[in-house]
Amino acid sequence: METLVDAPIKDDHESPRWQKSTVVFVLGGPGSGKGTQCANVVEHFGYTHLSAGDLLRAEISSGSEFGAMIQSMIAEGRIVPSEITVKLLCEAMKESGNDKFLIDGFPRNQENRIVFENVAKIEPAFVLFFDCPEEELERRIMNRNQGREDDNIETIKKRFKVFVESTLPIVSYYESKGKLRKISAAKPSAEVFEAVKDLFASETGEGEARDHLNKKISV
Ligand SMILES: Nc1ncnc2c1ncn2[C@@H]1O[C@H](COP(=O)(O)OP(=O)(O)O)[C@@H](O)[C@H]1O
Ligand SMILES: Nc1ccn([C@@H]2O[C@H](COP(=O)(O)OP(=O)(O)O)[C@@H](O)[C@H]2O)c(=O)n1
Ligand SMILES: [Mg+2]
Repeated sequence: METLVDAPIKDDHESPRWQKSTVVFVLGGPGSGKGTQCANVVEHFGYTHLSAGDLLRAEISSGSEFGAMIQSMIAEGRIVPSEITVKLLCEAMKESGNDKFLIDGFPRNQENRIVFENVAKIEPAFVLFFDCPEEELERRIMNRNQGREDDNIETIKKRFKVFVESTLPIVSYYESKGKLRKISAAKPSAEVFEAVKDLFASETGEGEARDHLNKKISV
């Protein structure tokens, strides 16, 4: 029989623990360095990195009933229906046990944003935007070498168009709400991270990076 000791911790409030998390959305054109910089933030600030694109690719590999549809949409550079992506993100948040998340490559359009708001009921603390000229994005993607089906010149052009038409309006939306933090991403990766690090230190409290590192050293 379940005793009080091993019973799951009950939440006194209405929303479960994961819905009280801190969320930072990470946006930028394809190839702007979202994944690269998120890995650095995880290391220094203890966030959990959730890439919407990685979750969708994992869903294809898992043999999901939606796999074929997701695969064909990614191959065309189109945005997968938000119900699927939001479900994958919320499940990953629940499973992680962490309470701070970098959500990379999301929201990519207004539908993504609205469905997330309605389902997760979480507003981002702020939105990081990596700004980079298209020629540089194209160069980086063509050199990425991760074997991605959508990293070819024809699909890249389609992804740029989707970025301008669907994602830039989201960037403007968060700018109008005072939530946008824009960082120039055209510099070498280490220099971009200096700006990212300063931003996270000032947004989340000066000592947080140091505290996280101390915790890692002491265990
Ligand atoms: N600041 C940078 N300068 C040059 N190359 C970079 C930089 N940041 C990332 N890259 C490289 O560019 C490619 C795209 O980076 P990635 O982090 O996958 O971007 P995104 O997730 O935004 O598509 C990768 O091969 C990565 O190693
Ligand atoms: N919110 C999202 C994120 C990605 N995707 C799909 O996944 C593809 C790859 O996204 P990604 O974030 O991994 O790509 P990069 O910007 O990292 O190059 C996109 O072009 C979309 O087809 C989506 O439909 N919805
Ligand atoms: Mg990425």
